[in-house]
Amino acid sequence: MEKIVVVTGANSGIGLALCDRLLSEDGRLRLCLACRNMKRAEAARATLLVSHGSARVDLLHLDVGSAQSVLSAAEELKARYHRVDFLYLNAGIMPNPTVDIRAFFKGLFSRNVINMFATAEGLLTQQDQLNSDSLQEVFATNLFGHFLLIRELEPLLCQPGHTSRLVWTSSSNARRSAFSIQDIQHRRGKEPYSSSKYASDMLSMALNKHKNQQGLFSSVICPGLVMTNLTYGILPSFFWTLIMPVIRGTESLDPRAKYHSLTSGLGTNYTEPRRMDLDDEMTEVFFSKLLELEKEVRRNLSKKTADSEHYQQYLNEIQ
Ligand SMILES: NC(=O)C1=CN([C@@H]2O[C@H](COP(=O)(O)OP(=O)(O)OC[C@H]3O[C@@H](n4cnc5c(N)ncnc54)[C@H](OP(=O)(O)O)[C@@H]3O)[C@@H](O)[C@H]2O)C=CC1
Ligand SMILES: CC(C)=CCC[C@@H](C)[C@H]1CC[C@H]2C3=C(CC[C@]12C)[C@@]1(C)CCC(=O)C[C@@H]1CC3
Repeated sequence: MEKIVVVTGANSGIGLALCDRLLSEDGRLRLCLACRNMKRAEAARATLLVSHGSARVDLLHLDVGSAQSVLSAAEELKARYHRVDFLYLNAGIMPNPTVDIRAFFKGLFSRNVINMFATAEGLLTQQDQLNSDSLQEVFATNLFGHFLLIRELEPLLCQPGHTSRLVWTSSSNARRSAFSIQDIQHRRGKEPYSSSKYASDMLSMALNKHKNQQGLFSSVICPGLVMTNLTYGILPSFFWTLIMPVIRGTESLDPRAKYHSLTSGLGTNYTEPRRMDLDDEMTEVFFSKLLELEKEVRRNLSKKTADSEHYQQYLNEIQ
């Protein structure tokens, strides 16, 4: 039977490489590239078709950072497909990253050096902002938009007698200490990326608890350090070429494991499951906070729609 696979943020980097790999592994699947920029999505589709001429590759407009776009995209998916077998929650951002050079040199001569290169602990901060739904942009893009998408797609993902799988592109930068259950959007801190990735680890576990009985399974992967637009936003490409030989040697892909992609000092690639630092109680509280926030965002969206309809009506009346 044809498998339907949806990948968010599929037009570049890890998402595009993943699509290429999926098509190489299974020529019968039907792939849907869910992207915010349709020109880039077209280009990605064309690239995939060069090496997989007979592949079925659909495009879908989806801005995971906008609740309205997520709802529209989910409607479109429900109209197009009867079921989704795999949903890869891959789109992600790290806006305005800053590397703490002092911390880097301090870390270089400490016992923590390997961990520092593998996880960027203490090295990276970002500047976040509010999006059009008044949510923190990193939280909205990396986590909440995906959560809303899953909620909307439940009819396609949770079907009797059928198993579907969610796969989150998480990160070794996901850290419990960057996340606060009192501030799930990370409004106050300087590590929104790390917080959002820890939140996705927790959400994956909560979804397993709540949805496994309905045939929906979730897992998280960690691709290691990959040269993509995201990493070129941290340091320019020539810099990476210089430091990559150093980083390579230390690089870091059951519901409680994160699948780390690793490279040995000799350059051999392998994957290793590692247990995540998760707290069952906090995960449950987080899940209920997300459900509350979902209600609030839906209320705000309905209000916005009603307001613009009233305004349109008023304009019609005065004309
Ligand atoms: N590179 C790395 O070392 C690591 C990356 N990751 C994670 O991997 C994932 C992919 O990132 P990577 O490939 O590195 O970086 P890229 O910037 O190449 O890819 C990110 C993708 O997400 C898309 N995207 C961003 N914002 C939105 C949005 N609002 N709606 C829809 N799509 C969006 C981008 O689209 P557009 O082209 O339009 O910007 C792009 O296709 C991210 O979740 C990242 O956090 C995890 C660990 C390490
Ligand atoms: C000479 C100098 C200033 C070196 C700095 C190296 C750092 C920029 C990298 C060391 C570990 C890297 C890392 C990431 C970004 C770049 C580093 C901090 C990620 C945070 C990128 C995105 C991820 O999801 C995880 C990566 C972990 C390691």
